[in-house]
Amino acid sequence: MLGKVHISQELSVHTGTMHLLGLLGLLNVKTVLVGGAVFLLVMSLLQRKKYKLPPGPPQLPILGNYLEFKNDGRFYAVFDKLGKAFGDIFTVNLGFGNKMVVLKSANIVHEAMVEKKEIFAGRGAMSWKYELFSGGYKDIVLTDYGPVWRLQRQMALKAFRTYVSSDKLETFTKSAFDDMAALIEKETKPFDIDAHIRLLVFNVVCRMAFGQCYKMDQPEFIWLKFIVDETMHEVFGGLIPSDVITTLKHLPIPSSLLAKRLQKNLIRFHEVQLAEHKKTFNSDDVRDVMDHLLLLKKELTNESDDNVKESLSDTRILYIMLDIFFAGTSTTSDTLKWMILYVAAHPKVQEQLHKELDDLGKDFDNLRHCKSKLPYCEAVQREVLRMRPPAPAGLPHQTLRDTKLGGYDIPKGTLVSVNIWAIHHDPNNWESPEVFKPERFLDNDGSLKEVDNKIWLPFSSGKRKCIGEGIARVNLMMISALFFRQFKVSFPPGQEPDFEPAKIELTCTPKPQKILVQKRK
Ligand code: HEM
Repeated sequence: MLGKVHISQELSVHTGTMHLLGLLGLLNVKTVLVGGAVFLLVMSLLQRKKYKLPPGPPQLPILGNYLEFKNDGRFYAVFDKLGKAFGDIFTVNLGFGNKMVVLKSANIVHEAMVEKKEIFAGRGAMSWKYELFSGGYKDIVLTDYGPVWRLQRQMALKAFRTYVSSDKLETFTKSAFDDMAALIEKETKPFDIDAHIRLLVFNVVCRMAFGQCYKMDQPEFIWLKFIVDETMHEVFGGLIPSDVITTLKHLPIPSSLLAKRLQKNLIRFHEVQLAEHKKTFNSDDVRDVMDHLLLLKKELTNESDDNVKESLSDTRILYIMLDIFFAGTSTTSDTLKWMILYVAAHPKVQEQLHKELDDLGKDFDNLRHCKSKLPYCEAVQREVLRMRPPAPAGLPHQTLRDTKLGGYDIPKGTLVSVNIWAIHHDPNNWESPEVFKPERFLDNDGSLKEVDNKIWLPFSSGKRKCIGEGIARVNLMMISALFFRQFKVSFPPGQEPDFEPAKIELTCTPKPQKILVQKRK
């Protein structure tokens, strides 16, 4: 009995202590949260006093505008919604004090990215998942402005240019296209063309990057497609908790664990490619971009400058490959899928495309050099990139010093996002911007107008402009010419096209939908 009392007394003392500790724990969390909120508020008021910052929509305490981003992962769409009441420039709060200045007019973007390009060229620390997938900012896309980024960018551009100017790109694109066309010909009913287009683009881009080429049912291709899909939807589909509170990355939260697992898989895959390339490297037979980078690295072995050495370290080469893999495949395949959907919904555009391609005759043998003979194809490509830019909110830049923009102060270290979508859909820039009209890029005699890069900027502008533009444009031109010469596309009777992009954070991807593809006579 006594023993029982003793135990129950001990238990109650123990439970009391637990409660006290629990309460203290709660108090601590509360104190930290309230303290944090007060700190952020005071800092924000002090900053507002010191600077004349761009205005912005109302925000919740601590959460800022986070819930808007949680409801719709698409940055460009949330920017559009939140920025309606403000002018060309406004501030949003992604949550927990993570602020971003959004630019949404052609003039203000030109002022920032072109006239003040040196100031707006930074990238800075973005949210946790970007840090994770760039190996702690070791790639080109996310590395901050500086000598290593500049050298890394120059090396990659050199490798891209050498590859594009060889005959390899056209030969491989045609062979990859033939494989895909053979699969399409087997489809007798309406189907979703996503897997076919992605196989084709993977084969063109992965062959260029590290010499790999796949079959549709090959386990490695199915695995890669799965990993990319998971990464795009589950990690880059919208803000995850560790993006907002970075310390959460250390906790076993499912979204953070998944992101780490996917990143590990992708790095392992690229490490295997790099090891194979090093084993079989021959400087007299440079096979792909990875070989080009290894050759440049070899030429620089005696270089004493540490920045030069770092720009082509094995880790940096790996992450350049990951850049090509991510930045190069989904952007190109999304553009092709939108093109097929828009052309299927506009029979007159399709007729005109077919006519131009039929008239090309023997020049098809030298497709890479045919751009000037295919003005209508080029106009269709430009209009698709205008209507559905693959990176509609670009990638956030960071200011490298205090500056002014549109009459407001922009302190050093501010994250700045360009809403490319808003500029491409602004009635001040485009007549009937919601209408798909390739002719807007043509003169009355059918020749191409000079493009106005202030209002057409799918590849962004300034110092961080896309380095894959040249490759992407040649690939898009060759693939679309091969596709529409051979096929006619339409929607099944009674099915409406869906042009609303899927809810993914930084890309503009069509939702799955079936189309009918028929071989032309
Ligand atoms: C239709 C295709 C593509 C579009 C629309 C596109 C668009 C973009 C955009 C908007 C940016 C952000 C620029 C900025 O920060 O202001 C970017 C950056 C970048 N893109 Fe692309 N891209 C495409 C294809 C490619 C391809 C094929 C590659 C590589 C083979 C590539 C590699 C890169 C890289 C490395 C960057 C980072 C540049 C830097 O930060 O210095 N892109 N792209």
